[in-house]
Amino acid sequence: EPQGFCAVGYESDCGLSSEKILIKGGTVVNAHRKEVADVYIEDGIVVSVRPNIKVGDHVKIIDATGKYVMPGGIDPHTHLEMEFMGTVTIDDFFTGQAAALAGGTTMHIDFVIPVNGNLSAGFESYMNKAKKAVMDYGFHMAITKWDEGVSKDMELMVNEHGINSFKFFMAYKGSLMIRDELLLQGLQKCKSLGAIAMVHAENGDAVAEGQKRMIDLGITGPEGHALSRPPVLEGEATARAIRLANFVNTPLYVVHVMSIDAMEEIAKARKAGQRVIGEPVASGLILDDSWLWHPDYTTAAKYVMSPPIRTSGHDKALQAALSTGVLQLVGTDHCAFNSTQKALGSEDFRKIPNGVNGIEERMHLIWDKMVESGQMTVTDYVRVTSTECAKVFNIYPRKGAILEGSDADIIILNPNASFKIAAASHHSRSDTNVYEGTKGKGKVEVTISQGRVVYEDGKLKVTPGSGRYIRMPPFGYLFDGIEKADAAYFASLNAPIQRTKSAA
Ligand SMILES: NC(=O)NCCC(=O)O
Ligand SMILES: [Zn+2]
Ligand SMILES: [Zn+2]
Repeated sequence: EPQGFCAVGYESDCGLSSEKILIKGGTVVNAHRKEVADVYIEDGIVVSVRPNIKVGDHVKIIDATGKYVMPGGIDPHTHLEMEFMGTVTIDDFFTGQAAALAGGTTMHIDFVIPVNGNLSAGFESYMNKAKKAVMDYGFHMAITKWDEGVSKDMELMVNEHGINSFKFFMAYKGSLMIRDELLLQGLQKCKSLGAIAMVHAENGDAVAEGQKRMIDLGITGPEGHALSRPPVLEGEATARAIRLANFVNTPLYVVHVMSIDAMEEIAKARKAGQRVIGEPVASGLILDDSWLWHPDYTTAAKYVMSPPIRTSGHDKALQAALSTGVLQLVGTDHCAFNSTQKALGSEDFRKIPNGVNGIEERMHLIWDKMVESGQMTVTDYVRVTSTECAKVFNIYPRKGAILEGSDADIIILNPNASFKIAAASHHSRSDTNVYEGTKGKGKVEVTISQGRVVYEDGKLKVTPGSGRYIRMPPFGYLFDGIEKADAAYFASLNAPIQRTKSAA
């Protein structure tokens, strides 16, 4: 394991830090405002946020003068210990979450994959994986097939297990992919449950055709992955999902928006008043696809994810969309595989496990690329990395804010310090990092999770099993007033017409 870990059984070395903390003199940043103030934390909760707080003894004092005190990041899109493409992602709920905390993220929402299509079995399996959790987490649920049992189980997930979002894969033909008929049923079911419908929007049939085209042309390397599934296939599926959600009149959340094509469909829908959320991910905002043409296979293969990282230009357009609110919150789609696992596709790009890292790097990359560059304000940074996620998934202001009564999940970022990304020093188990060598301004120096200092002076102090499952209630803000639109729609039908029987 990387240095600086405390695992269960060594609490004495970890010395779970005092539960009373005073953060002094920092600039406290929430999505709605920033202010120079102190923050007093006790028993895992924010007790007060105001200047010049006086405290007694046995309180850990952290001087945050000249630094930003912000809600810990919430990553809406991760895949820890996920069975995928013949292997299992290399980071589990211990290493993936340790990486998150070291990078300033204090909660993530992972995707439960049903077991043979069974949602309950999937939920149980993921609760098991999460036994080693070191920070708070929630679950989305993937829907990979449809029948009455799945429909019933969705009710169970929402009403019993605190899941309020379901993901439909429109790609990965032959494995996770579902077709429009199922998608339509799923959208209607999500609406009835007050659950967010999420889509991986690529046309899976066309992708399969595109892959065959590349193989027939003898293009078997990682570059074939990008060439086989161009932005037009992401744009088509995004538009289709948006229109079906419109037809059902239910909110839609498009995950990992990777292209201008998809982003513009979302922009058009939102301009027309449709409730669509667009989630870019760190890789699509920061990288371009030139790496896939790298002569070294290991280097090229680590950049294979779906939808693919696009040609230069899409990243800048996605940044602009994020800074202007066209896209609303940033995820990572952390789905890491090491170089041995990526080698599964060394003869055929279709076998390269899809996914990249990001759970540790997101907060630093977005700060440097968006705030340091002047594209985004510090309050908007908090909105897109934490608050919006908490609001969409209906756990605000418990999460995503530094307000009295909020959970004490807090980071202290020093804008004058810098970061450097390297596999040699990151906390993921992977031996590669798609941001290898990246440097930037802004450094998370302290991470507080559940009211405890878990990262300070470059050292993690985490305890497996201390993570909590956060239940996310249905009918979040995206559902407010949706029934009024339904009523207006039915009224507009001006039907059925009561016809007199024509005299035959
Ligand atoms: N995105 C990716 O390449 N892997 C993770 C699974 C998914 O989100 O499609
Ligand atoms: Zn996906
Ligand atoms: Zn994903």
